Amino acid sequence: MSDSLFADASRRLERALKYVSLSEDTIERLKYPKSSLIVSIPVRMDDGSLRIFQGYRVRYDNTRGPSKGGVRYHPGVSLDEVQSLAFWMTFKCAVLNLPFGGAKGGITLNPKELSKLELERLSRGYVDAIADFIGPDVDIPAPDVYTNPMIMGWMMDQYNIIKRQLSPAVVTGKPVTIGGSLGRDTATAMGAFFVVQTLLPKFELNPQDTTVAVQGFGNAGAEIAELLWKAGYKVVAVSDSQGGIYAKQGLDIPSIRGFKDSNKGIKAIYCEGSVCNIIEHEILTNEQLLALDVDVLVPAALENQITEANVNDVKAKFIFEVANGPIDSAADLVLETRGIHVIPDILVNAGGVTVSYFEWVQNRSGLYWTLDEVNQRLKHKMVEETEAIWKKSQELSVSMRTAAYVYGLNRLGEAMNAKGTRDYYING
Ligand SMILES: NC(=O)C1=CN([C@@H]2O[C@H](COP(=O)(O)OP(=O)(O)OC[C@H]3O[C@@H](n4cnc5c(N)ncnc54)[C@H](O)[C@@H]3O)[C@@H](O)[C@H]2O)C=CC1
Ligand SMILES: O=C(O)CCC(=O)C(=O)O
Repeated sequence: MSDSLFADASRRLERALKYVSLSEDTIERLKYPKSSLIVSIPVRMDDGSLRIFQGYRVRYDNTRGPSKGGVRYHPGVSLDEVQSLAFWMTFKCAVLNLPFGGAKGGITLNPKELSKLELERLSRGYVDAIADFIGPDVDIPAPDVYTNPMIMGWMMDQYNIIKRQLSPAVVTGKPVTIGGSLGRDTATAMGAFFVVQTLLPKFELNPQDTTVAVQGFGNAGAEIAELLWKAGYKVVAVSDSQGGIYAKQGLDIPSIRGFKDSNKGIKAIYCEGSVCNIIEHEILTNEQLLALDVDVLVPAALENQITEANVNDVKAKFIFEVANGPIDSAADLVLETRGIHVIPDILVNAGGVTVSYFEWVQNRSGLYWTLDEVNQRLKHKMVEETEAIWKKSQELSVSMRTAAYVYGLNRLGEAMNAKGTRDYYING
């Protein structure tokens, strides 16, 4: 892929446009982010030196409500990436019918190189820099790659210090003890699990006969691997940034998770109580994992993992995109021609933002829900929207991705129309 991630992401929109009747104005407005902020964040390091980090917050669209989206800490973060992620958030929130627009943030760094105190100073510095850009009715950050509830707690606290008021709803994905929602930590994977459970039976695939490979073993990847394992699917391969493991007979996901939590790496182990043994397995690269002959492939790491360069190696029958943007637009067309079913990110991973919405509602009402209530509501939303997009894809004879964009576009178009022409902007 030679052009920008955003140019590539926009192609998905172009493919869906011929199935909707939107005004030229609406289409034009959806091609550009509403606003983008680039900030420099000075951080006093533990050794006394000063380092400046580059951060971003892009608000793509807020027609349907305050903009919403996570914050990523990763060496690959750039304006192009954050803008693409904010674009996907816009469609994701519309697809799930959440009263939010789309945004995303990020800081370019390797968080593994910072101490906990340095990370806290960085996170508070980021909020200092973007405080006028966010707010419970304006734009609401949340976790994404290499950020977590602890970091969200610092961000909320810093915002409250700046504004001199308690505003828990300014950030979601916080620790439960300071207003986080039960179930937000597992929500992305749980949402994806409901999508899998809704769609696979339509192809007469049952868990016992279905093999799965999962790329990425973080918040989303490890949890979906475990949910699928618990439901009886045979999870034969998992990986993280260091590479992966494969065992034909299936992996014991809780044992592997337990090992990763204490040793920061993945090992093919099976534990019974405190006794753990290494099982027969192969070591895989991430490239090899993507090419495994499995029924279901779950990319749950980063963008552009399946491109023109490796798309012909993919042998899976179904790909559930838990990561944002793991397949580029050229590879998408090849997969479609080859009859491989791709279930898109803007539906599959929407469980995270859906429970973020529940957290925001709970913060604003002051009434907190049980885990069971959260998961029941999540299930209802995920199943309802999955069925609707499935129906749309059948009606139009298009891929699930195009159907999801059509669905989101119609909701965005309706909301833009309902707000009027806004010609006063054009006329000055
Ligand atoms: N956390 C959330 O609520 C949501 C996350 N997502 C998406 O899910 C994906 C994963 O996010 P999280 O699990 O939250 O992040 P995380 O930071 O918890 O985990 C990321 C995982 O990916 C692995 N990884 C990093 N680079 C890799 C590579 N090149 N190859 C294979 N594995 C690699 C890491 O080792 C780690 O296991 C991202 O695309 C994110 O945008 C989507 C919706 C919500
Ligand atoms: O929970 C949220 O608000 C956003 C999660 C997110 O960043 C995503 O869905 O990609």
